[in-house]
Amino acid sequence: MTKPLVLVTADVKTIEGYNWHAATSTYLQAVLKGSDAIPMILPSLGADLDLDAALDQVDGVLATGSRSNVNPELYGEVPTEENGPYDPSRDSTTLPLLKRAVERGIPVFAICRGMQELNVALGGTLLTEIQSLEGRADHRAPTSERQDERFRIAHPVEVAEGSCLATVVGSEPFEVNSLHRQAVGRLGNGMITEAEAEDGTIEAASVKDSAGYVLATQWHPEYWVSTDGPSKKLFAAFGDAVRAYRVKRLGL
Ligand SMILES: N[C@@H](CCC(=O)NCCCC(=O)O)C(=O)O
Repeated sequence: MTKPLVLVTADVKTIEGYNWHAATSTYLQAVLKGSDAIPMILPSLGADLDLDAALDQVDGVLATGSRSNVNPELYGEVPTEENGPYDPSRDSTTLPLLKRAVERGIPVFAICRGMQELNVALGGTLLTEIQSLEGRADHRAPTSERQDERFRIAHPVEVAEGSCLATVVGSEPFEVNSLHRQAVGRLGNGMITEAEAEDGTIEAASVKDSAGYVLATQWHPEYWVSTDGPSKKLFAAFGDAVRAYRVKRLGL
């Protein structure tokens, strides 16, 4: 069977005076090597994109992390300078993309910003600057020039009993990395908690009774996919889901 195709979301960045639609190599390598699928960056062209036409031709969607934040206006709050930076082109592409993929039963794996986008796309809200909230830990990346240090393992997560996540990685607590200032506030329609940090931060979610595979993590399994057990299992499970979807999509 030919390899499944997975859309990977893109940030819009201005480099040397041009707008680039970009995804970091860690996500692309994780799809390629961790899921044994072919990653294809979907440019964040917003309403100009026929999302259904794109989704007709692929077997899964990976929504990546990003330092930018989902615009608070999209969940009824007010954007502020300090809560930026924002990426409106990405918001206008990824939110409808994720909602449509879930509706169509196309496998979705949403990571960090991707999890936040999925939650907002399904009508949920986000907490912002959680490190300043009473009772919340600091979930931001360690300050370092070295990526391995920024993505180092940071804290344990508790896996929800009987969750999709538990079927993938088991139900014992395990350690994850942490590079975020925001978190899920009110869960979107059908969203259910799959794992939590000790301070109550929702660390993984899925969509109840979804037509297809949907798993979202606040941490970054792509970064240590070649060495970390739970990360390997998460991308392997996504690979199984996109292969099964391809068989169905192509009537193989
Ligand atoms: N901006 C949001 C989402 C966090 C996220 O996706 N982090 C990945 C950033 C990778 C890096 O810092 O290099 C938030 O802060 O919650």
